[in-house]
Amino acid sequence: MIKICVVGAGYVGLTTSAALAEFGNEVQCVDIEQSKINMLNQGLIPIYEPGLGELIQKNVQQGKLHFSFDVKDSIKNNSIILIAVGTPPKEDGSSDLSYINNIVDTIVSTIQDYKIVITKSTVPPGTNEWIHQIFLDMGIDETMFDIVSNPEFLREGMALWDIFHPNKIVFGTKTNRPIKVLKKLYEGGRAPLIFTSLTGAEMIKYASNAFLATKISFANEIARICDAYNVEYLDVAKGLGTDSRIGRHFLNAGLGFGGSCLPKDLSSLKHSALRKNVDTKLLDAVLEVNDSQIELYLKKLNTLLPDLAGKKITVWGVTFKPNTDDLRFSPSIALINELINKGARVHTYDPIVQLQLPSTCSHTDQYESISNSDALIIATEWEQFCDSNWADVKSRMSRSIILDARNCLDGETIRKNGLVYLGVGKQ
Ligand SMILES: NC(=O)C1=CN([C@@H]2O[C@H](COP(=O)(O)OP(=O)(O)OC[C@H]3O[C@@H](n4cnc5c(N)ncnc54)[C@H](O)[C@@H]3O)[C@@H](O)[C@H]2O)C=CC1
Ligand SMILES: O=C(O)[C@H]1O[C@H](OP(=O)(O)OP(=O)(O)OC[C@H]2O[C@@H](n3ccc(=O)[nH]c3=O)[C@H](O)[C@@H]2O)[C@H](O)[C@@H](O)[C@@H]1O
Repeated sequence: MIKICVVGAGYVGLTTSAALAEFGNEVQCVDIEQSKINMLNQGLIPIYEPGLGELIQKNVQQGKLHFSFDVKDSIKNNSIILIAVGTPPKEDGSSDLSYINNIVDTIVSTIQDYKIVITKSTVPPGTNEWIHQIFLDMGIDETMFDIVSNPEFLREGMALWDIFHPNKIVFGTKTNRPIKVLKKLYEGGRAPLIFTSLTGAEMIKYASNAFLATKISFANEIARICDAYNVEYLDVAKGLGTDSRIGRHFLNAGLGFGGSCLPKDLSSLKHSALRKNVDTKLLDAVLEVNDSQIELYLKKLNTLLPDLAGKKITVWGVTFKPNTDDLRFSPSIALINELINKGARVHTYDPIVQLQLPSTCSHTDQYESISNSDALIIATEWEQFCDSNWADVKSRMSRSIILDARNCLDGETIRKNGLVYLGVGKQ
């Protein structure tokens, strides 16, 4: 049984800890936020992720998973340290590496025996080489440590599926020394293992997220053209997706991509490129298309409601996508803020989150949220929204406009119930 310390009890730290314990390792997950650790030690999970609570509980009961806020002690007592702290965006778009710096300082000041330090956080190209150099600069002999870059590819809301059925496990190393242990660590993972340099692994992570974002902006641009020619975008996506060279994944058009990773990783990659004087025309265009999706949908709404001032608009879904409680960089919130700017009275409903935003009214009942509304906007594609009782919706609204900003409704069904359906590239 390999003993491992996972630093950070956020999305990635918790799911990775649970998975590594499930693979048969003994995991201690640590966080500086004592309240998080207290919750976890009481059997409560600080994030919403389907199935995660049960997996954590099972492994805690089997004695393979522990939680602590004594970071230094855990680092001392484990020879493998996996870093899963946040790398949020700075105002200029580059990555804020202060959490990484802090934990590296802690490791360097604590190290007494051989450690494998694995960076799972998403960090800009060159960061793991820099961590390696810090160890050397602090006088730590090369025989005492190995730095490994092991980026994570899970999606929120699908984290357990992704972590148990990964498309790939990527390891960037400087020497072959840690490879045997790394293979053992993920023995239960059954995925292609890709070995490369430290910076190579960092680039695989950024290139993956940039490609996914590119597919989404491509889909959104094609959907705009479809809209202009009255073509059903979903037929086009189906036609594209059956070509295995293209694939159907990440071709869903709508409000655009949000969340804590695609926007920040794209900006960070752009920043890294610029630092080396590399032009990023494609990445710039991907961001530009994404940034204009909210305006596009508002223009659509304006075709039936030219003046939003004083109108009651209900938004269903406030998180950045379904099956999560994560509000970070949510396109829905950006849309809500725009609606408020235009003087609309905004009401919201979300299956998980009670939105606390000034000038909005959050409801606990999906149908109550639309009473006397002029328009309803579907901002995330929760299954329960797609299966709504549209006759009930019609009877409660004052005007009958449904703006499907995630292409998840059947326009025909909406119309049959006496409502007006609006979409981009969708009839
Ligand atoms: N959220 C996601 O779905 C994915 C995130 N990533 C990357 O993984 C990294 C972590 O992301 P999240 O889990 O979303 O972040 P998060 O912000 O949810 O969690 C980070 C945790 O680290 C803790 N922390 C910070 N400094 C610490 C220290 N010195 N000692 C102990 N704990 C410390 C924080 O208190 C926090 O609980 C980021 O680089 C992100 O880009 C990669 C793939 C998926
Ligand atoms: O680095 C990360 O943190 C992660 O970022 C994304 O995962 P995540 O942000 O959880 O969510 P996605 O499912 O990728 O969705 C991101 C955004 O794109 C939007 N999206 C997604 C797919 C699509 O076809 N169209 C579309 O607009 C979603 O609504 C959401 O706002 C990647 O999918 C993960 O592989 C990666 O590990």
